Amino acid sequence: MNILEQIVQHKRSEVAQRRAGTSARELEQHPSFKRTPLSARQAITAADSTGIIAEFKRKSPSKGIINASVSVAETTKGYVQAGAACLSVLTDEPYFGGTPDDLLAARQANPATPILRKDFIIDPYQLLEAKAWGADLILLIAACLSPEEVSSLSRLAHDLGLEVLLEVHDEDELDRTLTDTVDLVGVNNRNLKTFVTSVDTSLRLAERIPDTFVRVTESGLQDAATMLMLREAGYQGFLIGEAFMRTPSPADALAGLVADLRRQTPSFTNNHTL
Ligand SMILES: O=C(O)c1ccccc1NCC(=O)[C@H](O)[C@H](O)COP(=O)(O)O
Repeated sequence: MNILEQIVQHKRSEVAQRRAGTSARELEQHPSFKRTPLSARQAITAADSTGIIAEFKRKSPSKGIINASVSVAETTKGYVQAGAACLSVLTDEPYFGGTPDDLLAARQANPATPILRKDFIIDPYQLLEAKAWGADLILLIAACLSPEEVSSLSRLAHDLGLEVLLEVHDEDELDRTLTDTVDLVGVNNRNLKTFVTSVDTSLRLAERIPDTFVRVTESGLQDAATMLMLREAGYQGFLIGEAFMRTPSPADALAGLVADLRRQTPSFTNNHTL
């Protein structure tokens, strides 16, 4: 079993347990359920956007503990002040050290910034959770879903007002699952068998993703030159976690990267006020 299969196996029992503890009806009564979600698509493609989706990630299967000491509210607020277009908050506990409370805290601290619920979505119940916890955007990972599941989950997400980021690792996953009910397509540069990241994956797949979708490149990103090369290839969104979180001040690390981007291409964020 690869790591994704292990995570998904665990997720099935976790979802069953959660559903037994909190009914769908109770989730629908949560105050956040009435909130109108923000558009990540708009935030990432705005003329003055850095396109950076800054991730709050305490640990990972590939790296173990990355940062167990920083606060989610302070870090995500700092990310936004430093120029993040969007936030990504892990809610998976066993493998990534995230919690629903992290998402709720990030929401409260950042009322005007779109937030991705970063988790392994396999069940419609998790979309109700995402909405109740204040997410604007959900992730669907092609490697663990059938094309029918991608379609039905993305339609339900839209019914709830949530946008959908479909994540693929290769041509086969993209061709098999891409549907016009997703909003953004993320290419994950991390090979889940070896954990090695290579931006060649994003470069290879860029042209295969129609222009109607916002292209997002994910994992292993850490320098301005690589991001500019990926932007030239058609990527507007950049999902970055570890490069920020492994430092004592993740927001300062993001600010440094934005400064490098501006130095190398003044037009990258030319209207962005830091
Ligand atoms: O990060 C991992 O080790 C990992 C392992 C198995 C499945 C998913 C994994 N990561 C999820 C992600 O997509 C990343 O957190 C995200 O793209 C940010 O990547 P990075 O900038 O390399 O932290």
